[in-house]
Amino acid sequence: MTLDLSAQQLSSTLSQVGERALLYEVAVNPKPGLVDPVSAGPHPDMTVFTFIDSATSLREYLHRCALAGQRFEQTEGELPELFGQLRRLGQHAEQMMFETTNGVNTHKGAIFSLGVLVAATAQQLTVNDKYATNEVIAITKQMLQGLTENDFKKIKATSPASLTAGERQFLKYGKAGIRGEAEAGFPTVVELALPFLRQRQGTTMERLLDTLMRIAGNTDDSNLIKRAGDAKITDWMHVQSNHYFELGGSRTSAGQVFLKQLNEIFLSRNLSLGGSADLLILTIYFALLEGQLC
Ligand SMILES: CC(C)(COP(=O)(O)OP(=O)(O)OC[C@H]1O[C@@H](n2cnc3c(N)ncnc32)[C@H](O[C@H]2O[C@H](COP(=O)(O)OP(=O)(O)OP(=O)(O)O)[C@@H](O)[C@H]2O)[C@@H]1O)[C@@H](O)C(=O)NCCC(=O)NCCS
Ligand SMILES: Nc1ncnc2[nH]cnc12
Repeated sequence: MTLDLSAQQLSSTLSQVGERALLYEVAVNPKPGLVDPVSAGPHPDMTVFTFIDSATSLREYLHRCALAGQRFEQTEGELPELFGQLRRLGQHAEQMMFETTNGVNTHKGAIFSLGVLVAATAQQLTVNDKYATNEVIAITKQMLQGLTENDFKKIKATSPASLTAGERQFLKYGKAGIRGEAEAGFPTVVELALPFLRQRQGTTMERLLDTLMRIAGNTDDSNLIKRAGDAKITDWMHVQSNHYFELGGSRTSAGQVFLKQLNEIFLSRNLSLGGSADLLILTIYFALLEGQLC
């Protein structure tokens, strides 16, 4: 995709790319522990249609994030103010998502992460008319400086019952979760998953399945830890991912059989890879911007 856009087109194009990334991710199958068009995995309250409804309900939100990024006038040290604007937009988008899905959490993680990246991309393309992923990440890091410290210092005053899974895991294991990943400039996405996807051969489906398994094998998915109730599940997941690649990944019939077996295990143990799915969405977003996918 060539990003040679007028100021007017920029926000619509970026929100469309964000929406496409959400839709591509749910279309990928067979995904272990996640909703896809063939199986809802361990998510009895969702189907692929819930995700389509949720993704399309976020179009307006992503457009607003892009506009915020495009209009923000950068002077040194002020990018965290842009994040303040995004958080307010994000809180509203979360409400819209829950209204659309009748209270089911489809895209809470993506509202946060994709909103930030869409705004950072709009800002990057306003400052420099040639698209560059590394510049988007540099803006993201400046925007999110202090996020982990600021968010987690507030939780001491929060009653234990109202802590989120991410907050509980920070207190119990010291894991900074999606906030840490975001503040560091999404290294799992830009240093691991995106380079992997760029060089991976095969159909779009095969490349995206392999990218998901690569992510799941190299991240602390707080959704997986929450469902398992034990952070050691991460080591188990990393072993599964290594085995999958030893079998040759999605292009081999052994790899395909293994994915289906893994889905059965996820189903029987009620495990989910929601955090890895979010990171796949972000990887797809960058790959679309770079013209690496159809
Ligand atoms: C900073 C926020 C993301 C808030 O974080 P919060 O503390 O509220 O929640 P976390 O538990 O830390 O995680 C939030 C979602 O982030 C996704 N996620 C988790 N780990 C990772 C990871 N390593 N990489 C990427 N993304 C990650 C995850 O979303 C996915 O899982 C969802 C299902 O989760 P959940 O409902 O908790 O679990 P289930 O077991 O499936 O549900 P039950 O059946 O048990 O009910 C699914 O949607 C995936 O998307 C986490 O959900 C940010 O939200 C924030 O700042 N919020 C405040 C409001 C705001 O400002 N929002 C917009 C900001 S722009
Ligand atoms: N396909 C999917 N299934 C379950 N949770 C998700 N979060 C993001 N994408 C998801």
